[in-house]
Amino acid sequence: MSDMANANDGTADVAAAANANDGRVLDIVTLYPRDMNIYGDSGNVLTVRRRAALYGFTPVVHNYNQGDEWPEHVDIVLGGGGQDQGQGTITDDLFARSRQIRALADDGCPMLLICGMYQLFGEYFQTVEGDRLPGIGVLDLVTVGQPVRMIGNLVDHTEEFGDVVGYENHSGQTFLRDGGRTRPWGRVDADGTGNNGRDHTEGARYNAVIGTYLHGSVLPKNPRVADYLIGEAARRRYGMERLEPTAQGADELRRLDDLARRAAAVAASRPR
Ligand SMILES: NC(=O)CC[C@H](N)C(=O)O
Repeated sequence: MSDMANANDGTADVAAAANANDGRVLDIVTLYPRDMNIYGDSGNVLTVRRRAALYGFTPVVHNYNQGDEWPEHVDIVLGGGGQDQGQGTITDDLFARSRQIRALADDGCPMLLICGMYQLFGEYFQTVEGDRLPGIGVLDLVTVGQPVRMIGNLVDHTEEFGDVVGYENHSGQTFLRDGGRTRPWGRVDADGTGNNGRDHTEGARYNAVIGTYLHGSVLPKNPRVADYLIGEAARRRYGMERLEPTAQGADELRRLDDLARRAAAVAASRPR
């Protein structure tokens, strides 16, 4: 029974990690999990935590909700999607944290923001009812709700990671500002809508920040994106140039990568 528990929660890997990597801590902040976590986005947190342990780190997850204390160290920021209402609930607190978050983004802290949180990392999200929720301006983009929701599995062709597979479900159309420091993360084919259903872009990139509409959850199906976040965190905090699995971690990573490949292939074969 304890073996089972260990296999599931990563504890065994943390213990093994002590040999390979001194169990160096990675502090992972998950933004507003109470109000911003739909379509399985919490799977991103589990994936980063698990893979960080398999690479020999001691991952510490900080669930940050409104009014909580901001953690002393921040190595990775993860944020999920939410209903318009959930987004409305957290905007004041997010705004109060905006200077800290912008400073982290400028400093190269890796972040992954999905859908509703992606929108709020832009300049604003105007809901379909016309209410304008202010964003924190990490990304140079604006989002405007429209009556027809954009829903379905989606393949995002990115230059950095190849094809990234996920699931989109949003009313907001996102437009990147011309000439800003933010660039699209990838491109979608004609059968996927991505940022806005018009210009075939999907998501946004600035420094080590990735914003995307892909739920699913996206990281279990696309582990190289998880490894990118962990790798950037390890570089920024510890000056490490590359990730090295623990002795036990290597086999488990291979098994997880194989599962991910198969899950991504199934999702990609069922576009809408
Ligand atoms: N899935 C989401 O996070 C939805 C975000 C936002 N409420 C929209 O519909 O555009």
